[in-house]
Amino acid sequence: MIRLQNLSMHYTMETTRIDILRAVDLDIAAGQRIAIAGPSGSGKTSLLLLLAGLERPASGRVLFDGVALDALDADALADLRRDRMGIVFQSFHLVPSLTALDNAALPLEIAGRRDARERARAMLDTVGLGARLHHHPAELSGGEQQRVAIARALVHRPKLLLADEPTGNLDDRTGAAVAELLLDLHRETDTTLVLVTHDMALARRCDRVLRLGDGHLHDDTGAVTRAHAA
Ligand SMILES: Nc1ncnc2c1ncn2[C@@H]1O[C@H](COP(=O)(O)OP(=O)(O)OP(=O)(O)O)[C@@H](O)[C@H]1O
Repeated sequence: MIRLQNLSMHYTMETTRIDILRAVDLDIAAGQRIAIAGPSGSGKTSLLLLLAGLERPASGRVLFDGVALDALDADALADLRRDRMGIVFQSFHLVPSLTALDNAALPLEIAGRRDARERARAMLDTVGLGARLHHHPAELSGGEQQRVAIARALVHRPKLLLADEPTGNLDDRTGAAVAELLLDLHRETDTTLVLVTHDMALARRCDRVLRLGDGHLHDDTGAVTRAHAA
């Protein structure tokens, strides 16, 4: 479903070059849960940005259901993200002026779906926020804001959910509850999950744990790993 082919990426700052990926190949099967771990600065966020088509590789390609992201222009990429991807960030990234309901409805509103608010309401119910529909982000706790962000990321039933340290800004207990919710929702939906996390307990609950370091992705020896075809 997702295939990284000979994917290389680096940042160049003046005279310094930071290699993020060096000729990486990876297949992620539909429905799989992949955790990406690795030291700070190893490039985990950059890898998610490549998967979302928000960064371009130096060489190689990302294939999403057989479609090469590099072959798409900015509009086509935006359409693909809107229709088939959901993204959850460490710092929630909700729109401050919108209520929980309007934030969660946003992907469907942008897609012109008439049932946007109805479906967002149902999704917020699912994440346990049925009683917070009209709260703005500033009126919600961190865990509640992240649950709105998860509802927004899943409301349009994306094929791919990208989550970048979704529990990183939450205390241990709230983080554990949010992680549980994310894994539960993954089970209920048909989504492929790529999860960046420092939390190895959470990572090990995924089908495969990959460690990014020095531009390479390694299978984590302590994890359950399987070879998958795309
Ligand atoms: N736009 C950019 N321009 C130049 N360098 C960048 C850019 N974005 C990230 N970097 C550098 O690339 C490296 C990888 O960054 P990235 O955020 O992908 O790492 P990470 O593994 O997600 O880190 P963390 O775990 O600390 O969030 C870092 O050294 C960072 O400073």
